[in-house]
Amino acid sequence: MTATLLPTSDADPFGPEVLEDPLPFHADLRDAGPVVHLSRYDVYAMGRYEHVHAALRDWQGFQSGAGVGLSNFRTEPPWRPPSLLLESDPPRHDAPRRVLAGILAPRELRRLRERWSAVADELVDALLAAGDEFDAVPKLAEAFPLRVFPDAVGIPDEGRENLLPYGDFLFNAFGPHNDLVAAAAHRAPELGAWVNAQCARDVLAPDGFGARIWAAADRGEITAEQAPLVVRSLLSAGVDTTVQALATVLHAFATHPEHWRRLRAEPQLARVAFDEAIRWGSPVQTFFRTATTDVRVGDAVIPDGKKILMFLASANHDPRRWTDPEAFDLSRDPSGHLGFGFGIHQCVGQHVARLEAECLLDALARRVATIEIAGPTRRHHNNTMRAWGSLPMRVG
Ligand code: HEM
Ligand SMILES: O=C(O)c1ccc(-c2ccccn2)cc1
Repeated sequence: MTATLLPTSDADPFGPEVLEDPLPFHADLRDAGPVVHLSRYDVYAMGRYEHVHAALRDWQGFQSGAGVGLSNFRTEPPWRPPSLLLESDPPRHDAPRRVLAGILAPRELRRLRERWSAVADELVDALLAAGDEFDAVPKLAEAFPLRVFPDAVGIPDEGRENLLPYGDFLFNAFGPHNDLVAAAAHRAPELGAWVNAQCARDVLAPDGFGARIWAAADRGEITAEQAPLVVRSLLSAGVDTTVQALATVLHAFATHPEHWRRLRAEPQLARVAFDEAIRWGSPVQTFFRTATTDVRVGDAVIPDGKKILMFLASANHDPRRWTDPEAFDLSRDPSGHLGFGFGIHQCVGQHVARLEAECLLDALARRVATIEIAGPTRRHHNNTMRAWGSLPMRVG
């Protein structure tokens, strides 16, 4: 059988044009076929739901252990010790995952709901007391996670301003070494050192997620050497992601007033609204896998060792899977979206993110009848995240 020529493109998915507005690139990618070779980086891109979903399920064929960024750990030293969850394959992945899944399970989070709701109420009350116009990115999307999550992990107060820059650098570092990475590379060693220092047993508060990870090590579920790296996973993955997911859902409601009215009438819709916003906006746009053999996708073959770039955001807008994918629609059932990934690495912190969203949306919906965009919005470019830099908002 003649090998069909793989569609190829010299587009730059990490360049400013695509980072500013990825939707046209995603449409072209889906239309070109199941797999497109991106010649600029010699990687293989997938944009259709069927193939991204299948690759995420096939952790043997598409491994995480060589890194989930462009850099291939088989040939290049990682910039930080690899994550025992994100950048590990079974069996190494299994115990750390089991420990974190137990600590972050919905039933374990119930004890946090009352406190997080109270913090959300207090934050929104103080914000509204100061006026009816504000930038929702610093004042809500960043402020709320930074008020509740570091305390939930149990890290000291000192230095928490390092969390967002660390996450921004980490998510940029999954992409190519472009201007976004170069601009912050000088801070990486200091940010990495600070984050590592927060994972030591003796700095962590006795009742937080961090202490529970160390307690799992005491029980022999993971080793004492692994414990700090598992704590690091929370600090790496648990802040920027929720900040940008909250910004995304606030932007969604501010641009769909009919949905805000519906949420106020039916507060239980907050949960599905958050997942629909994650499908619609996909704060985490992409990440990679590495082929462990010559792997066949459609009638293409991806050679062993090559990187596969998975466009979650494109799969979440694939018309082969979703009706009217570009609509933010509260009546849609968003389950099955790939915004939290899929398979053995699917986001272990998704329930934490959902609880944060419920608390914040509930506090806001009970207090304001309308929210709308009150000025020019600005994107914050990142190689992995679709992020808002500024969302001027007016409430009524
Ligand atoms: C809305 C916010 C969030 C989004 C959109 C998100 C997205 C994702 C995605 C797409 C993955 C899969 C990565 C892969 O397959 O390679 C993932 C994995 C992960 N997430 Fe989240 N995440 C969010 C919040 C969180 C939070 C709050 C935490 C911690 C409390 C967290 C911790 C993790 C960890 C540890 C992994 C690795 C899981 C594994 O490899 O087994 N995430 N996340
Ligand atoms: O275990 C860690 O350190 C870690 C876990 C997850 C992520 C991540 C990567 C891509 C998309 C969403 N989350 C980053 C870091």
